[in-house]
Amino acid sequence: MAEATGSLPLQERIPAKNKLKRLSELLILSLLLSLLSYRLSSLSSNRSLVCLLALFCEAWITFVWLLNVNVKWSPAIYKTNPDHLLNKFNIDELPAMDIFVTTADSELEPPIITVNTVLSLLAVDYPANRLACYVSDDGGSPKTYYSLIQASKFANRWIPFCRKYNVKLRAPFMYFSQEPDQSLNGPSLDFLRDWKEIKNEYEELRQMIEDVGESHLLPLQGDDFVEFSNIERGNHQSIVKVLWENKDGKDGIPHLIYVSREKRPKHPHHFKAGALNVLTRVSALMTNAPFILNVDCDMFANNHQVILHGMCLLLGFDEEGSCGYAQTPQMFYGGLKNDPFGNQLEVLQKFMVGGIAGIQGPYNGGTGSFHRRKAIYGSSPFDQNTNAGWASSKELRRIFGNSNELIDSTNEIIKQEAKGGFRFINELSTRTEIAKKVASSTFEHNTSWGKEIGWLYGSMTEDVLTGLKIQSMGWKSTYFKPNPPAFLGCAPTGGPACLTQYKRWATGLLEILFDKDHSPVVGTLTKQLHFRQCLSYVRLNIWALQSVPELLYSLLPACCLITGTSFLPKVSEGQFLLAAMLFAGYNLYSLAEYKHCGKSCREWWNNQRMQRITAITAFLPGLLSVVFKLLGLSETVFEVTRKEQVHVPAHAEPGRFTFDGSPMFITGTMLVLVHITAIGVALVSWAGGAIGPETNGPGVGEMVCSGWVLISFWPFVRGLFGKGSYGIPWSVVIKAGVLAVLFLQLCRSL
Ligand SMILES: O=c1ccn([C@@H]2O[C@H](COP(=O)(O)OP(=O)(O)O[C@H]3O[C@H](CO)[C@@H](O)[C@H](O)[C@H]3O)[C@@H](O)[C@H]2O)c(=O)[nH]1
Ligand SMILES: [Mn+2]
Repeated sequence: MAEATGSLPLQERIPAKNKLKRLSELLILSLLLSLLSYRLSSLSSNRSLVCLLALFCEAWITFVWLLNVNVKWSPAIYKTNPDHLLNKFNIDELPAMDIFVTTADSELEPPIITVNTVLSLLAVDYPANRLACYVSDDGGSPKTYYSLIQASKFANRWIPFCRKYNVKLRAPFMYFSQEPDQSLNGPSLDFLRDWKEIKNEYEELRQMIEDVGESHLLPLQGDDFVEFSNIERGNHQSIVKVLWENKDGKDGIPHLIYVSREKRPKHPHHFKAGALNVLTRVSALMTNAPFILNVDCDMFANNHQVILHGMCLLLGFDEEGSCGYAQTPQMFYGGLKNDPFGNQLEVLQKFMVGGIAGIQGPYNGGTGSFHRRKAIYGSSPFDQNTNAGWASSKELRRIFGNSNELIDSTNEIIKQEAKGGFRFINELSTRTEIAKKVASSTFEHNTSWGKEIGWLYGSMTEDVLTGLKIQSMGWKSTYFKPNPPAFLGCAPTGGPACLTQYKRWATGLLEILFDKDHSPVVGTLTKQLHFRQCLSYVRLNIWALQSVPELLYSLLPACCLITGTSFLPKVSEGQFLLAAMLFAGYNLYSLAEYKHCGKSCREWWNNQRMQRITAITAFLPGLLSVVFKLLGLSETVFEVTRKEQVHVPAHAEPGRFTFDGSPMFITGTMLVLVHITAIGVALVSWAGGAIGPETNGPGVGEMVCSGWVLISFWPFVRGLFGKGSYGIPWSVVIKAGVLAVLFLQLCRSL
């Protein structure tokens, strides 16, 4: 491999200019501090519970803001230059890459989605004899297997077509959803003929996959499917099948391997992290590439040069420690106008992930990330070229498990001998039996998989935990955003799916804070995690905790309106201006972020609203599930997000919030009921002249806050009157109503 030094850089670090932004952040910080000092000084005259709670919430908000300022202080992103890579390396000098795709449920994740992702990856611009794609199917589904067999046949038509006509978009469903682009190839008849032919073949493939998905299992019989016969999901042997082998080792179609690890009801399988660890071991026995790319089943390669871009970072530094992994942002296709569910995450990624990227590097996002296999193996950047810390084979066996082949391949990685091409060419199928062994449900017993090596267990956001562990070993990571975007996937739509995803994230992130071996605090105190990096992780970890102060603070104005008290300064007091400036300042600041990303005011508002909604609906159960786990009452579970290929609105209003009977909707509904009552009570008392804006009771501040909560939760207000999935089910309304009555009683007794 050539040295990564030379005239033309493979990558460039681009720090963002943000003086004005810093200034506005400091300004808001100073307003928050002034509010806090006002609160503290007013405690001498008023020590009511309401004021104490307000102090607690405002202190929390200030603390979170401080963390935000830290994260956003010095953003940076990397620009990659694939042309320079191709100048620097001969095409057959480029190192090998193992690609991992995970799928878990053929109902929630229709196989045609996985097939498109796999096809897009097999077709990327990279020497095919240096790529191997491993698909993990946690559903153990013959349908997924069948679909991938069909896909590998189609790949033999699709990939030559893409190469011949230099197709840019290599996920067939996306490519064929547009008219043929003749500008690239001229109005050539050949092109049009081939285009139509391949399109028809893709349609046939899609139809075949859909038909088998629909019902009968007829095509799923025969020798190929013996291992799938009579298997139960969650209780079966490991299945490893080579679907396509790049036999001549030339630039044809990359290897494609199907893996469904052994599952037994009594053995914890650790969800996606467990699946990725199996793929790590299976691939170690087959191809053992020094680099790994992992994507979720819906995240197709949208940029055909994406692996070249990733390589620019993995190979582009003099010190490999500068890039333990390279991360692309999660981006989505077919997003709804103005992002009503707040799950496009663009602005969040731009400023939060872009911010931490300028410290020790971005969080790991679980998909669209390029890894160094040795970092996954727990090697630190300081063990340069040695097997320091990895003493004997006996020790390796204890850590990695009882497989001679695995230990050999691990040695190659740790000692940096596994450069260049694949370990085995031409004989992949002879490796399936030993591969099944490392995919068994008992293989990890008494090893360090999931604890010190591989993708780590113990968090529903295994991606963030694993990235944190890698950075704690002393690695940095890099963030890059090629144009066109590297990968695109499906964002969940509808209330329940969105909130379930946010709940899982909040749960997983908080689990990390309490992880006794790998929490960011441990990483900073005892390992190599930078202090500012630690604070950035903490900012993310506390999502679930945020639910408590958010819920309390949004209840305070209602409590005041009902009991005729106040917690905010009066219009006549100077401090009223302070509160008003803070309110306006914060909203303008966040609006400016959206404008900077080219977003509409409507999108800003939709996202603000969703932030408030998720905080008290999804984050609260996230918090509870972590509390239950810590108390040993229950385990946390990974609930897979439903994926749909095209957003055909099944109902008339795809952007309208939908509900189901999930307890997640109770707090939001309760809040709305409480505020409607509170505003009603206040208006009646004001009309009666009992209290008013200038008395000791609630004033403009409380009224505005209450109204603000109501419009933030407007989807819930509509949900009270909506029909079908647009309406909040009675079971939820009743439970929320009981809680609201209890709350009103509680307020009265204050
Ligand atoms: O037991 C399981 C559960 C999930 N998955 C796969 O994990 C991926 C992510 O699941 P998804 O339901 O799409 O979750 P998202 O919230 O969209 O995923 C984000 O958040 C996850 C952590 O919560 C990360 O693992 C993902 O990489 C990241 O994209 C999918 O490919 C699943 O097939 C498995 O392989 N096995
Ligand atoms: Mn996903």
